[in-house]
Amino acid sequence: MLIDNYGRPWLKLRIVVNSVCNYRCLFCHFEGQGKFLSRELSAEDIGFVALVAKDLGVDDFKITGGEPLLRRDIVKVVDEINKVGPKDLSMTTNGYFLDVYAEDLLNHGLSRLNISLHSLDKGRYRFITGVDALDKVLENIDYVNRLGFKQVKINVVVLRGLNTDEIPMMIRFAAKYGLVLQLIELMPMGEGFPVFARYYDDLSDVINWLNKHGKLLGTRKDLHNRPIYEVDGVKVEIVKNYNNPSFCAGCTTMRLTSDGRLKTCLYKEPAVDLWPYIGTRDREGLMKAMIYANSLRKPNFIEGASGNLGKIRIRVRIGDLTY
Ligand SMILES: Nc1nc2c(ncn2[C@@H]2O[C@H](COP(=O)(O)OP(=O)(O)OP(=O)(O)O)[C@@H](O)[C@H]2O)c(=O)[nH]1
Ligand SMILES: C[S@@+](CC[C@H](N)C(=O)[O-])C[C@H]1O[C@@H](n2cnc3c(N)ncnc32)[C@H](O)[C@@H]1O
Ligand code: SF4
Ligand code: SF4
Repeated sequence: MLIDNYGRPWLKLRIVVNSVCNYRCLFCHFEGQGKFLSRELSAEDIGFVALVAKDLGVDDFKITGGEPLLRRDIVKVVDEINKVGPKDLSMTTNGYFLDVYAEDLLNHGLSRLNISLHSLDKGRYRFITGVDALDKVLENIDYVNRLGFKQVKINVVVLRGLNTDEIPMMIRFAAKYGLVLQLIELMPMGEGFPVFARYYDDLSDVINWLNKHGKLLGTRKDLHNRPIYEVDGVKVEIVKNYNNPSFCAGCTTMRLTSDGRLKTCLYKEPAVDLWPYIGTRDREGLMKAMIYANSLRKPNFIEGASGNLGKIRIRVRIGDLTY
């Protein structure tokens, strides 16, 4: 197992499989990678990276995007990662195409699903995601929940004045289906940056509410020291990362971008380009590049230091495009 210079093991790989999406969420951070990329790893390439990461002690893989289910070969991607024998293989999705793929994904080794569901109100859902698809996603949640995944988690990005009043309803929804609920603090990244001042909620009211109506079960030692509450039998996980040194102190992940770079932190560079070693299937070169990337890992928020969001970029919007 690799440990970085801050004593944090590298246990998990977030694999960003594409940069396209059928949604336009008003806060999307694009997993810290660009929207328009000139190259994309194949399913076999991703499997090769997973294999070498596994040799280095990483056995927990998360597939994300863009929208991963827009990749026509997504089942093959899962299959290639599953071949390396991971302890955990999960996917985060907006849920729109789960009716098409969920059963195949399960049969090829996907064990858990995180499904983003930022509101239970049709109008709000459309406003947040840009798509009128609440009913379809609710149907898909009902469907996948009966298939037998090890866990189905609902992701809610908490948005001040938009969905904070829905948390008790979300808990009732999760209770009805036996789901885990994950409440996520908005991050000032990508599209989340320009809307941060308007919609940011620091989750303190949410946490007070959880303390009053539920109980703290403990914290996730494998990932970000995230607090887990229980309310009415529902597990509620808190993802509060902004300006939170305890979150970064428990960071055990790096990100493989869809164009083959290993990003040491969601918020910022450096990233190490793995592409040359992947293309030539150079196992030793890839391993060395990963070891080097691990040596560059650094907590983004550190106790006593003011928040560091990395390089400040000026963003310009022309029509539908942001540069
Ligand atoms: N700042 C920061 N945010 C992260 C990191 N990993 C995940 N997140 C955020 O956590 C939220 C939930 O991410 P998911 O893709 O559902 O995955 P997860 O909850 O981290 O993973 P599991 O608990 O294993 O399912 C998203 O908003 C991610 O951007 C990280 O390393 N740093
Ligand atoms: C980038 S999305 C990719 C997967 C998939 N398209 C989806 O939305 O679930 C991964 C997760 O990050 C969350 N997310 C996106 N932008 C965010 C932001 N600015 N702050 C916090 N979470 C964000 C999404 O809600 C989703 O749960
Ligand atoms: S958060 Fe997910 S669903 Fe929403 S725009 Fe980003 S990638 Fe698409
Ligand atoms: S902000 Fe960077 S260092 Fe902190 S938890 Fe996220 S990826 Fe890790």
